[in-house]
Amino acid sequence: MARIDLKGLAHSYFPDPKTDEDYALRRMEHVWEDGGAYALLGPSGCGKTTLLNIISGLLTPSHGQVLFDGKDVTNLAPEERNIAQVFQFPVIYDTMTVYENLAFPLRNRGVDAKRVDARVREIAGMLDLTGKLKQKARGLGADEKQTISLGRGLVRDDVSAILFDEPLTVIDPHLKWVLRRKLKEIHNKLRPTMVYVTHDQVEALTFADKVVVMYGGKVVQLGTPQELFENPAHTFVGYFIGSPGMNIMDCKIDDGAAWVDGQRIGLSDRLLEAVSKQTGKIELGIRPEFLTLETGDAAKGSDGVDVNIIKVEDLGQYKIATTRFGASEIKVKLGEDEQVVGQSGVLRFAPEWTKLYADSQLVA
Ligand SMILES: Nc1ncnc2c1ncn2[C@@H]1O[C@H](COP(=O)(O)OP(=O)(O)OP(=O)(O)O)[C@@H](O)[C@H]1O
Repeated sequence: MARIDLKGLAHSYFPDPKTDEDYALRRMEHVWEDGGAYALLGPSGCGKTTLLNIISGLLTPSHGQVLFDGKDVTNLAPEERNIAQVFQFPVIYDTMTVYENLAFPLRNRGVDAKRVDARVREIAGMLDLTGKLKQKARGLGADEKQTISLGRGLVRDDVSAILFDEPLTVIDPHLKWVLRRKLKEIHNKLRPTMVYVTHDQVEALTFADKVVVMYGGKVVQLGTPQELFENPAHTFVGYFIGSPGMNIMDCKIDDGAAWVDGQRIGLSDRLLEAVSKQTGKIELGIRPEFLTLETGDAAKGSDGVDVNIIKVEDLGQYKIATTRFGASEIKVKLGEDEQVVGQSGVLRFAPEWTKLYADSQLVA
């Protein structure tokens, strides 16, 4: 498997791009480690497929290079890049058995029969296909066919990388959950370099060691699921990752604190110092998990932000309270046993988890 270097990569579908907006992929510089599991995550149109197609060789970038283990592959066709690909819809041979389908990528490269057999059985075992090896693919359902496609993508152990383009789209929700876990297990066991495109954060966060969050043709953050949760580098990451996402509000910095709709929110000295050097639009962000809502007697004399409580949703293992002050609507995650009394309360912001953003970028 290979390390992937993306050097000064950018792509425009226009012949003569002039502004940043003309680029589907804005200039990027990344090193993706050998054996890593990377998810490309972002909303429709953010450039995920464009980037994947450049890595696979379906598309030649307008600028920059793609290197596999230091070798420039930018101008090589997909079949010259030694990669495996799994697409949204099954790519299998209906007239072949499941075994023959799984064996195909190996036989095609002249791998000896003993090795083919061992590898097909190993992958079939991992994907729960062992009992179906002798069946013709024709009679199988869409889920099973796509599982075979995954198997065909995983069966070779000599590829530089395995590229997945939304591979679980056609799979039913329960099996999707199972296959996500299986892919993760397979990755832990075999350590191939995997690149996985998805617009589903749950899929990205379960599958990947590193998530590449894309927005408007740019990689706005590349980090572990924990880094994306704890320290979103961009307001989009805060908002897009998490359920519900980060609360983000316009704020002003004055008198040693942040002010949102006339209410004071304390900040650490480190953050105050860092924000004093910023000139852009300042926003304050905090995840619902890092807010405390006090109501009833507990709220009396409490030092925090006064809020109205709009609603409380009980989601089984936790509750989500929607609160409001001024123009800001703020969500708070509460424990399943936490009681909310009345329709007003006091919100406390944990200073260590209160973030500031200048023109959408994390400050400090
Ligand atoms: N062949 C093309 N010609 C012109 N513009 C294109 C082409 N393919 C994609 N684009 C544009 O490039 C941008 C990025 O598209 P891309 O398909 O890479 O995004 P995506 O994140 O994969 O979206 P989706 O999840 O909907 O597939 C979009 O604005 C899209 O309209």
